[in-house]
Amino acid sequence: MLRIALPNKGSLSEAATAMLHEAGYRQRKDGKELMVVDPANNAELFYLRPRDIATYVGSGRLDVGITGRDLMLDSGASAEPIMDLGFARSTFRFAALPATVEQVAKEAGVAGLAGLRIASAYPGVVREFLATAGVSAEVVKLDGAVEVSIALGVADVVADVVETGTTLRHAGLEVFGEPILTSEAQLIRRIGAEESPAVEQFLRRLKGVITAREYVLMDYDIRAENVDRAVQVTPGIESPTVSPLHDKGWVAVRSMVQRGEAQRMMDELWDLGARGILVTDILACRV
Ligand SMILES: Nc1ncnc2c1ncn2[C@@H]1O[C@H](COP(=O)(O)OP(=O)(O)OP(=O)(O)O)[C@@H](O)[C@H]1O
Ligand SMILES: O=P(O)(O)OC[C@H]1O[C@H](OP(=O)(O)OP(=O)(O)O)[C@H](O)[C@@H]1O
Ligand SMILES: [Mg+2]
Repeated sequence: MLRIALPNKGSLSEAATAMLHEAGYRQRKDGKELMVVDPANNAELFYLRPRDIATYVGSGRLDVGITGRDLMLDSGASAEPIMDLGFARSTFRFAALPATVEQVAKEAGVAGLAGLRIASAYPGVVREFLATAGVSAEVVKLDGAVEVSIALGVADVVADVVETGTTLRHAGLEVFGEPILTSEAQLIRRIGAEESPAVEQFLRRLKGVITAREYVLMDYDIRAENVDRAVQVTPGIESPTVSPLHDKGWVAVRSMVQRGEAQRMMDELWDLGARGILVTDILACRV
């Protein structure tokens, strides 16, 4: 039985749940259910707080989990990523009022943080950064809405998740310094976990979901003498399928192409004389 940890709320939850659904796993009936048994897939799904997932997986009690790279690093759990999942992409950055940013910048980069109060919901990541930089500062641990902490007087600097930067801008804060880290949702497992066919199979399923989202199937008919030029436009992942048509001068081509490239390719194929060009979604795949 593969034991899978999934985020039960927050930014990661919806996308992780959608991914599992597309990979053929049972859905929970409501947001309160914490455990779902899925006998058809020989799996148990545990819906846990995103912050706790690396702890459970690192303990070895659960085999794999979906969480943010930043959350995993912050937990200090003995867990490692085995696959990037491509959602919840963010950076983790310092920010402060413009006057503080100016003052910090005067002190040659991060050394200017010395003695300041840094508020964050990721104290583990911040402490590790400060230790590596050899800077001594106070870390104020908050649960969220960190951007308000400076106005409320409990911190001089924040270290927070940044996607568009809107949250920090609205709070009148400016980012400074290089990003402390970049993050995205990842599939994680315990460091040193033994190879497991069930985990390998789960990985293939998730890869299948990502590929099925990224690619479409393109079918078209083209005169046989133009097929070589056409398959240069649609080389596919391995090699396109070329089948004879009843009309001897023509062939049918089928190829997987990147969704974002499909319209450009259709225009190029049209110019090469291709007709009956069809694009269809891929529901699931193993490539
Ligand atoms: N606006 C965002 N854009 C992209 N990723 C984000 C965003 N906010 C949070 N994340 C990512 O989501 C994960 C945090 O999820 P978590 O559920 O703990 O926080 P949250 O979505 O802010 O929920 P909460 O309301 O409980 O704070 C982290 O990996 C973080 O990098
Ligand atoms: O750069 P942006 O696009 O504005 O996104 C980043 C913000 O989104 C998240 O906040 P959330 O709304 O989850 O609230 P929280 O601070 O309570 O976690 C995160 O903690 C940042 O504050
Ligand atoms: Mg949040």
